[in-house]
Amino acid sequence: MSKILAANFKTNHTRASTRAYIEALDAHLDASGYKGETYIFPPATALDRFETKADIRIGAQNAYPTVKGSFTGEIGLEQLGEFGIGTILVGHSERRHILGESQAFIAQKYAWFKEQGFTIVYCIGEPLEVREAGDDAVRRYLVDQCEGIDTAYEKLILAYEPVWAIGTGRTATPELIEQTHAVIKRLSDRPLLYGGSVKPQNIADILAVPGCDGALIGTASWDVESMVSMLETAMRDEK
Ligand SMILES: O=C[C@H](O)COP(=O)(O)O
Repeated sequence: MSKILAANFKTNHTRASTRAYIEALDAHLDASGYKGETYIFPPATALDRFETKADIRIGAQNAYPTVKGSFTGEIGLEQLGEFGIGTILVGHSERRHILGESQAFIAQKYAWFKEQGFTIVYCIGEPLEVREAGDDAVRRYLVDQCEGIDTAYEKLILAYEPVWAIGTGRTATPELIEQTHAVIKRLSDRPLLYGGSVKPQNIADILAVPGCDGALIGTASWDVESMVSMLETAMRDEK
């Protein structure tokens, strides 16, 4: 099965640079005949309709569970609908730990976007102190992060992102990814991505981990050449 690669731009790229990125990526993927699913999550200000030849899907990094209303600073279904956006990231660790989203709110958001038929990339992952507390603590933490989440939803893609590996350059070892993915696979049979300092130098090893269906990439995805290189690795290793 083709791997799923997803690029999370976080608070990077403008409307103009996002368009240039997607055009360059599309040209590469189209020329190489790449058939895998590729997701791009630009910042909200760069959401748009992009006509692409390759299978590039645009998603929102975040939105409020509403059609529209009084939620200052947020966007809702009306704003996403303008650009035909039907994919959203929910539960990213930066929204949990920096923006303070609770599991109850995340579950509410998940249920609402599920109701709208969105593809949901749902992120879970433990902070360092939980990892250091041992395997049982990690398992309990991940189970708690699935509380209130329909893990059988057919348009769910899970992403395991250990917080200590995000943006730190410290990647989980293939053994640890395999072991943790096995725990998560017992909670859901949906595709499961790994995220946390994935880059061109390590993506082959990560995609080769049993139970790893792809990668959610932050930092190393922001440069289109780097993203193309990771997609080429995914494609080469499928053959
Ligand atoms: O959504 C992506 C993850 O937070 C990983 O970010 P990173 O590749 O910069 O570690």
